[in-house]
Amino acid sequence: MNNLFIAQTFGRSSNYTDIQGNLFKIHDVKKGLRNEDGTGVIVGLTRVSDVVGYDYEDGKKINIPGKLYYRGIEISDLVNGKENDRYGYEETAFLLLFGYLPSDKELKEFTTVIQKHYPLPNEFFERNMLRSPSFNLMNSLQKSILALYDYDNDSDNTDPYQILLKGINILAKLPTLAVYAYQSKIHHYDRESLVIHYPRPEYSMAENILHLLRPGGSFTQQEANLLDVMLMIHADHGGGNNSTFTNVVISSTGTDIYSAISGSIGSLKGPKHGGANIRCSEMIAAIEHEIGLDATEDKMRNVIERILSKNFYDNSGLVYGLGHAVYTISDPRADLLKNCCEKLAKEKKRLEEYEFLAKFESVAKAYMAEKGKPLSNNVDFYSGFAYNMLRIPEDMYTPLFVCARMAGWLAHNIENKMYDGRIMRPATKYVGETNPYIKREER
Ligand SMILES: CC(=O)SCCNC(=O)CCNC(=O)[C@H](O)C(C)(C)COP(=O)(O)OP(=O)(O)OC[C@H]1O[C@@H](n2cnc3c(N)ncnc32)[C@H](O)[C@@H]1OP(=O)(O)O
Ligand SMILES: O=C([O-])CC(=O)C(=O)O
Repeated sequence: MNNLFIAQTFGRSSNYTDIQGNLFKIHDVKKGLRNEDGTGVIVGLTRVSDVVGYDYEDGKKINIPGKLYYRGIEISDLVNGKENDRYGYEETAFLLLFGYLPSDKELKEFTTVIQKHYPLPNEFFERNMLRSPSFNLMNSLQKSILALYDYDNDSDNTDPYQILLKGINILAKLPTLAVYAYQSKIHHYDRESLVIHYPRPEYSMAENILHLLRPGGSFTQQEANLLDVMLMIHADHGGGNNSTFTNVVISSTGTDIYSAISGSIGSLKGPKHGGANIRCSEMIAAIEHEIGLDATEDKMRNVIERILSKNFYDNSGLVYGLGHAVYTISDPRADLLKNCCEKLAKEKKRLEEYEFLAKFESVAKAYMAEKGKPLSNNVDFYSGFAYNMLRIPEDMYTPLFVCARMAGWLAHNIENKMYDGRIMRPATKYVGETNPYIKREER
C-alpha cells in the first residue's frame, strides 16, 4: 500500500469529514451513551445484577459507596458466604443463570455438568491453537470460540434453552482454551517448553486454571480459593458494561452465540475495559521502577502529573485502575480484593509492594479530586497484584476475566432474548451537506 499517499489524503480529508464538537450538544447526542451528569442512558431492563454508585435526592445525583448485587445478593455476602467452599464460581454462575442460590444437590449436579464439558474436542488444540498461536491471548480466545462453532452440529440455533446449553459448554472450556493459548504463545514466541496438562474432571474451574498453568500442576487450596473469589467478583456487572452490551447488541441480530461471545471478548480486551488489568499491572511496575517502593507522596504526585500529561508509561493520559462509569466513591470488588491482597501480601512477605499500591491509590484519588475529577478506583487496580501473588502470568489476566465474565454474558444474552429481543438499532443524525456528483474529468 502507498502509505504516503494514504497519509496525505487522510490529512486532507478532515476538510470534508470534520464534525464540529458543538454539534453534539446542539443535537443532544449522548456521547458514550451517557447523560449530562455522567450516568448511563438506560438501554434495557435486567434482573441479573445491579451496579450502584449513586442515588438521587430531589432529582439531584448523590454519590454513594459502590454496591454490586448478583440477583439481589450483595457480592460481599456471596464471597463471605462461600467460606472455604471450592465451588464459589460455580455457585455464582448458577445464581446468575437460574436466578436463585442452588441447594447442595443442585450445585453438585451443575458442577458435574460443567466438569463433563471441560475436555476440548479431539485434536482441537493441535489444529486450532498449536498451529496458529497468537501473540495476544484474547485474539486467540476469539479464534477458538469461533472455531468451536464448527464443532457444533446445530451452531446457529438461537433458542434460549439451546443458547444456555451452548453457553455452559463454552464456559466449561474457557479455562483450558485460555491456558492452552498461553502455553502455545510462550512455546512459539518465547521458545519455552510446551506444557499441556489435561483438565482434571474432579477440579473446580479455579483449581483447573492453576493446574493447567503450572508445569507441576500443583497448587494449594488457599491459592485456589483466592482465584475462585477472583472469578466470582468478575462474573457479572450489569447489562451496561461494554462487553455485555456488545454481546446483547450482536445477539439481537439473531446471530449465533459463538459470534456474540467472540465479540464480547474483543470488547473486554480494550484497555479501558477488561484489558485495564494488564495495563494497570504494567503501569505500577513502571512507576515502581521510576520512583522506588519507598517513594514519597511528592514523587507519586509527580508521576501522576506525568501520566495525565501523556508523558509516562503508555502516554494515554490514563491512570489505569482508576475511574468508573457507575462507581463514584468506591468499587466493592476493589475493596474486597484490597483486603485479600493485604492478607496474602503479609503471608508472602510482599507487604512493601502492597503498601506502595495502597498509598498510590490514595494519592492518585486525592490528586484527581483536587483537579475537580474525583474518581473511584475499579476492580483492575488490585487484581494484577492478586494474580501476581498467585504466580499467574500477566498475559493471562484479561483471559481470566473472560473465563469469569462468561457467566454474566450468557445470563444477559438469555434474559435479553427472552424479554426484549428486538434488534438494537439506535440512530445517528446526518450533519453533512448534500453534494452534487461531479464528473471525474471536471474535479
Ligand atoms: C472492568 C472495567 O472495565 S473497570 C474500568 C477499567 N478501566 C480503566 O481502569 C482505565 C482507566 N479509566 C478510564 O479510562 C475511565 O475512567 C473509564 C473508561 C473506566 C470510565 O470512563 P468515563 O465514565 O467516560 O469517565 P468519566 O466520565 O468518569 O471521566 C471524567 C473525567 O475524568 C477523566 N478520567 C477518568 N478516568 C481517568 C483515569 N483513569 N485517568 C485519568 N483521567 C481519567 C476523564 O478523561 C474525564 O476527563 P474530562 O472531563 O476532562 O474529559
Ligand atoms: O461496568 C463497567 O463499565 C466496567 C466494569 O467494571 C465491569 O464490566 O466489570
